[in-house]
Amino acid sequence: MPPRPDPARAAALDLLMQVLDEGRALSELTATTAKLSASERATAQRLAADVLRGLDRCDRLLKPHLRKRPALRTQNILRLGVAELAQGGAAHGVVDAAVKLAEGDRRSASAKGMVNAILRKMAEEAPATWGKMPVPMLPKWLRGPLREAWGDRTVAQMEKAHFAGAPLDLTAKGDPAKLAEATGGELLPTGTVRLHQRGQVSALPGFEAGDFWVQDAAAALPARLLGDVAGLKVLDMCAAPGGKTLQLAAAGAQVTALDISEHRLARVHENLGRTGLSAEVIACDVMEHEGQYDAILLDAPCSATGTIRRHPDLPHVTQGERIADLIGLQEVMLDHALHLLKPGGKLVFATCSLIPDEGECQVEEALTRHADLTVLPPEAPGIEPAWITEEGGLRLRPDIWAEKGGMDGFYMALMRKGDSEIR
Ligand SMILES: C[S@@+](CC[C@H](N)C(=O)[O-])C[C@H]1O[C@@H](n2cnc3c(N)ncnc32)[C@H](O)[C@@H]1O
Repeated sequence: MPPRPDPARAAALDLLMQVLDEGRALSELTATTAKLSASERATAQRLAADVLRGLDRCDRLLKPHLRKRPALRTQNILRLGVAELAQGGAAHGVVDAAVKLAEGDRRSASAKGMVNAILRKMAEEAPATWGKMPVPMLPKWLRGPLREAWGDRTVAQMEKAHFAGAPLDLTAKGDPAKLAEATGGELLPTGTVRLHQRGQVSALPGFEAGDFWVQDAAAALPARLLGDVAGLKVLDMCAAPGGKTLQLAAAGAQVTALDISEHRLARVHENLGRTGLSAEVIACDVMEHEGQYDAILLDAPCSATGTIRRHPDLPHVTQGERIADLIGLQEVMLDHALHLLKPGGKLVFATCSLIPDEGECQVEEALTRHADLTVLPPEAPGIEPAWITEEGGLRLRPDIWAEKGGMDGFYMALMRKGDSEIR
């Protein structure tokens, strides 16, 4: 029997095969790492993400050593080895683990000698060359529209931010300054606590007590734009996994958290339970939901192109084929949100997309469809004037705050229906 490969590396390989061969998103693959310990799971996810971020560099380094393209499993074993060696992994351990992975499956067993020979060479070459190689580019389907919207220089900076990955951002249930002190994090101007050392979230002080939840600095802003929501009846229209629901509930709103996905809503229940916060949770298509609300947060389904730092699989599992449908869905959801909003109520429309058709253009067009709609100035601590767009929304990109560790790409706008204001 071949020796058992290291479980974290075996799971990382399994994740890569499913992303690159089957086009499945990492977020769908929780079963692959379910039986691992928390630290093995974190290692497997980190290794797979490192390969996906640096795929282009791995392949450029491997190319001169391959006479023909090996089978995908062998190719992924080599990519895993190269990425680990480039990040300073100990040569003996990395090569040995890769050989065991090759031996452990008939699809790659015959390539074990080649894996051994190539990775031995890579042990010297990869650490010396990796940092001098070009930053991996976005795929054409996304690079084209982004260049048109933001220009070549900005797109190159976004690609740099995608390659650098993301720090761990936390939103405090209570005082963010106290959370920053307890966790040793940096308190950002917008109120997010940022940890520059990524570790096991559940091992952080205050996790069990529900003192915080994981949420990117940009993703924490849409709920803050609604201002003081204490006592208001607020609908979180697309709520799962619930980061914004928790913010609204922590701010004292009477929240209805709605989502079409029961599976994703399980995370909302889990998060509410851990933090001791409450919200009415409804599983349904928002287009079938009726009611009247003082304020609404519509964090609409979108291309998620703003989250590539955290989801490096995204450019490999889509060609942007759903974007046109998503734009249509965002438009009808925005109109339905206005139907559910009381006169004088406030609405935040948000998407974690870098594409203006899913952000700025949606709001411009909604203003032409609804004469009673006004964009209000976005006011929340830490917002910089340069982020404010022509129509009055906020445009956030991964290259913003590069020196602080960046932020996800997001668009958001605060709007009011009618002239007078509730409260
Ligand atoms: C961007 S995510 C929401 C993230 C969430 N607001 C948070 O902060 O954790 C978009 C959500 O929209 C939900 N969704 C998509 N179509 C929907 C529909 N027709 N009705 C309700 N929810 C829908 C998806 O299931 C997904 O959870």
